[in-house]
Amino acid sequence: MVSEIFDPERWAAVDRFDFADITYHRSTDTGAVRLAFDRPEKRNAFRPETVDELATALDHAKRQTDVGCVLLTGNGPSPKDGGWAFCSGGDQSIRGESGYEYSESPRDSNTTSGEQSDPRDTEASDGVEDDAPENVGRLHILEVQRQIRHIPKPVVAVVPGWAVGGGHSLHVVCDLTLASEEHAKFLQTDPDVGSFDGGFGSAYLARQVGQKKAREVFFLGKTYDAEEAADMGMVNDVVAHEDLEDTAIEWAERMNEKSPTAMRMLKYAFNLDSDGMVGQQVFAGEATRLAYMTDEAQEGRDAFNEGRKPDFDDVPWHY
Ligand SMILES: CC(C)(COP(=O)(O)OP(=O)(O)OC[C@H]1O[C@@H](n2cnc3c(N)ncnc32)[C@H](O)[C@@H]1OP(=O)(O)O)[C@@H](O)C(=O)NCCC(=O)NCCSC(=O)CCC(=O)c1ccccc1C(=O)O
Repeated sequence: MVSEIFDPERWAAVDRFDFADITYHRSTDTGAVRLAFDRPEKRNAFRPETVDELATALDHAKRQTDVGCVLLTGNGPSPKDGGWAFCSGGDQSIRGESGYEYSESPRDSNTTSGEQSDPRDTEASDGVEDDAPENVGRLHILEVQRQIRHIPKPVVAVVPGWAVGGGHSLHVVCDLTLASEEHAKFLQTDPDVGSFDGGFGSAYLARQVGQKKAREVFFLGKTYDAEEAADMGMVNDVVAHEDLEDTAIEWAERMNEKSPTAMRMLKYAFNLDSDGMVGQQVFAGEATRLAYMTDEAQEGRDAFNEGRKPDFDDVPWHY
């Protein structure tokens, strides 16, 4: 069983990867993938291996041009006590002095060769010696946050239980959040364990719920149920637990009916004012891609390749 509320009729496993800490499925109904934390006995806490697998799956999902939506969730319930979780953040039991430690040398979770680069190298390099990663604590969930921000399609946090610490930050960074009425609970414990997400987890949360509420979330560490989180503005909708995943697929189907280009540009437009120059770069990069598709840009390319001056005489100065 993948998860008690997972419908095996609606998903096919993406079996090209050898994942241990997450599951990865492709919808049989619509262009959507389902990535799920699969450590329910630990409330789906992530360790470095989990983060590597998430990064690999997100990078793969990004490249699927027939996939318009990513659902990020947590499998459950825990076989130990029946508890549900989206994700409870960094696994505190393997936290070392400088970050979260690999249990052994990182496995290469990508079983294919050639096509895909190591996603740990695709975002801002941290200078860590890759030949000895087991010696260095990792905080690379932040790279996954940036992947979620930059993947050119909506990512929905589908929250069946606890979203805590770094798991709370992940739901914050997702484009939409759908929560289980009965079991979803939202809690920030970062400052209880000496951690602080000073980026999206706090500052972007403040844009969603306002400064006073965001400070309350971190400074008082209250637990909010799904309805309270929706009232605050950090959850889009609350549905019965048994309907959670079907509703998530409905959302994916709905989004997949829309123009992919419009959806991509909207996502990057929404990101722009909180992503600064990087947001501008990502948005502008997509604008450049669209411009490349025009006759005008192709005339510029052809003129250079043919060693002549470009002829833009027939190109209108649109207004
Ligand atoms: C999640 C709880 C509130 C759930 O409480 P409850 O339902 O009562 O269950 P428990 O009995 O407590 O837990 C069941 C079982 O799971 C184990 N467990 C739960 N969470 C973790 C965890 N995070 N790490 C390891 N193990 C966990 C627990 O020990 C139990 O095991 P048994 O063997 O059955 O006893 C509650 O469990 C809880 O509060 N958990 C801790 C939450 C937490 O503090 N998370 C870490 C926050 S810090 C963080 O996530 C940093 C992330 C990061 O990398 C980062 C770095 C730099 C900048 C930003 C970030 C970022 O935040 O992203």
